[in-house]
Amino acid sequence: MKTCDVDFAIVFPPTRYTLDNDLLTTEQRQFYEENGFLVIKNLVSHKDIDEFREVFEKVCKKELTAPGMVVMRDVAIAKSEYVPDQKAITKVQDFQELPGLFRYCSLPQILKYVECFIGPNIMSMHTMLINKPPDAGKKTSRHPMHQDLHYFPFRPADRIVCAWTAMERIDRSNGCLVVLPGTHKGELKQHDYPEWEGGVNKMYHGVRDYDPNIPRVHLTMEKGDTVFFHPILIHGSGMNKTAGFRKAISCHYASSDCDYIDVKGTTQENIEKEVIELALKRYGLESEIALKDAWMAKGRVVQGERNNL
Ligand SMILES: CCCC(=O)SCCNC(=O)CCNC(=O)[C@H](O)C(C)(C)COP(=O)(O)OP(=O)(O)OC[C@H]1O[C@@H](n2cnc3c(N)ncnc32)[C@H](O)[C@@H]1OP(=O)(O)O
Ligand SMILES: Nc1ncnc2c1ncn2[C@@H]1O[C@H](COP(=O)(O)OP(=O)(O)OP(=O)(O)O)[C@@H](O)[C@H]1O
Ligand SMILES: O=C(O)CCC(=O)C(=O)O
Ligand SMILES: [Fe+2]
Ligand SMILES: [Mg+2]
Repeated sequence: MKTCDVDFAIVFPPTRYTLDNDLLTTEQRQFYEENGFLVIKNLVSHKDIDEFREVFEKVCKKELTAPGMVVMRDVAIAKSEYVPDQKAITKVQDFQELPGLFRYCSLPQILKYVECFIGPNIMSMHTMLINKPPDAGKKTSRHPMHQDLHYFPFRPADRIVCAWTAMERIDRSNGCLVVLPGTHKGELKQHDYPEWEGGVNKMYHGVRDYDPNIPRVHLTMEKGDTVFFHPILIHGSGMNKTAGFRKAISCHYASSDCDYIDVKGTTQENIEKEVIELALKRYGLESEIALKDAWMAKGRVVQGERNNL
């Protein structure tokens, strides 16, 4: 049901994190404004998810690959000998050139929601399929509490949103997302590697000084449920205590009207340094110009026009 614009203006407090739209209910809009995330049940069909799973399995078996795609193993087994198929793989990142997975980022039902947060000119900037392995006993399957904006050299933050879809039932037993509601209203914080005895995955930086009194909310989700969340929202994910590989697929979108920023002298300098070192190792890229170029090269317009990014 569409709310009349006049009524809307009267009943609704000022908005910052959402844009005027015909899709979100007043309650949903208020929820995102207040909490920085919104779960939409059953948004992606089981058929689509099963297809993404098949493509992922082919990637693990090296039957499929694509330029720029990063296939990452869990730190607990990174130095062990070859482990076949998906048992080795913790995450596939940057699959913008792999149509069988990238189709997720263009699903019209997802883009309809994304537009409510960032407007009509939508670019996919960062893509991941996370295959959280059964914990090898060192708790390395956890993802420390963090803010995704730490990784992104573009602004404004309010015109960036993540869509994260559960590819199966995900709850506390296999390591669901854990969020600190309302933290999207804060600032981007200093991130460092957590001091975990068992080791920590490459680039899994965490926030050290978040307020321990903010209640943690564990998001239990069914296959196909999708959460949209703000890049300053503090979140992480727990340990996978099951024998299965917990799967989720995600895309970070930004408005193409965002601008690149220079992260020199900011808390983001440490991640920039790691990214540059890696790029140097992998592609022989050197300057920070190249860092911006790398984002420009992996960003894809999925709706509207390409402006700044
Ligand atoms: C909103 C965004 C949030 C995020 O994305 S957070 C996480 C972002 N993380 C990333 O972007 C990291 C992506 N991963 C990668 O780039 C690669 O997988 C990585 C870690 C460089 C490994 O590259 P590979 O090509 O697989 O190289 P390799 O097997 O020959 O190993 C090279 C050296 O890396 C080490 N390694 C591999 N996987 C690791 C892991 N998971 N954690 C920590 N270290 C890891 C490996 O032991 C090896 O080390 P060494 O050189 O022998 O000392
Ligand atoms: N001791 C810890 N130090 C820092 N971060 C932690 C610690 N324990 C958990 N976390 C982080 O907090 C978030 C949620 O953890 P949570 O406690 O829900 O999961 P868990 O410890 O793996 O399992 P459990 O459900 O048994 O508590 C995750 O991001 C996790 O990485
Ligand atoms: O465990 C997950 O799927 C969440 C990962 C995450 O937050 C991230 O990669 O930024
Ligand atoms: Fe994240
Ligand atoms: Mg715990």
